[in-house]
Amino acid sequence: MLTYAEIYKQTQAEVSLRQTTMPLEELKEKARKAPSPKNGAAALHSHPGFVAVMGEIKRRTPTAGFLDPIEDPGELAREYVAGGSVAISVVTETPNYLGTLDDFRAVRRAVEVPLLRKEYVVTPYQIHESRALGADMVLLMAALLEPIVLDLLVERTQSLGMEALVECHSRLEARQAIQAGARIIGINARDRETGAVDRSMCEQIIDVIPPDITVVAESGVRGPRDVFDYARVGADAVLVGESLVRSPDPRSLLRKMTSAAQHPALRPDRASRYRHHTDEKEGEA
Ligand SMILES: O=C(O)c1ccccc1NCC(=O)[C@H](O)[C@H](O)COP(=O)(O)O
Repeated sequence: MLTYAEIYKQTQAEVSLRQTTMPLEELKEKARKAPSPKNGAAALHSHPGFVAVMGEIKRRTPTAGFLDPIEDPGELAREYVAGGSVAISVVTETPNYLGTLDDFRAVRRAVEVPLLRKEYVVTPYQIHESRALGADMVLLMAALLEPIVLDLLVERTQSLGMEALVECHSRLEARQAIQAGARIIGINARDRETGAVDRSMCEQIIDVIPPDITVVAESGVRGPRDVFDYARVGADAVLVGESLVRSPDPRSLLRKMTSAAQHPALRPDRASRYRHHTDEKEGEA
């Protein structure tokens, strides 16, 4: 797997190439003409006290390899919505996930729910590009970006009416996301370097995040039980990719997940979990 520094460099080179065919000013004009963004944070927070499910569309992953050809991403997106997915994450990154900008366009045409563009975003160009595609949310990875760049990209995303979903893997990164003004924070259970999943990550981090910020638990959700467990620790939403893409019937798997997500035994109270960590050392991860 590439290091963050390599991803950063590679993405910048790809973006520079795209910029030669679509200059930034032209892209900004397209973004201005795109339909208004939908409220992704509200959708992900639409089951207060319970948990919402966001399905992800991707053909491949670095850890599992090839998953499915997904010949019609729009049709898969319709299945997700029919199963209760409140929003959809569309991976557009090509080298590792075999996603494309055309996948995003196809999903945008097919469904009305808010869409997250999932990509290694490192420059403002990609934010305008996301808006021009009709995105409502953009993924930003705290581990990939210097805090000052993260601040700038969150600001740019929100100034275009979208939400940034800032992904973190530690308490320190969660605090950087809060500092940057993120209104949606993703806690990713998967270690990017080893691919190993630690589902306790959400519980380890969530208490540093104020309850008015939407928390999305990401990665390794295999079925309704995992959704229930993430709901129990206070996540507002879960992001589910691989198990849905591999499923012969994603609609019915999603229905099972969404009903587990609204189990009557669930009433987690984020407000009482949240602690102001003024006593924590700055360097703590
Ligand atoms: O999915 C991977 O193999 C992967 C490997 C290394 C870094 C990141 C990776 N995935 C990124 C993600 O955020 C997941 O696509 C997302 O959380 C959904 O997870 P899953 O349901 O396990 O597909």
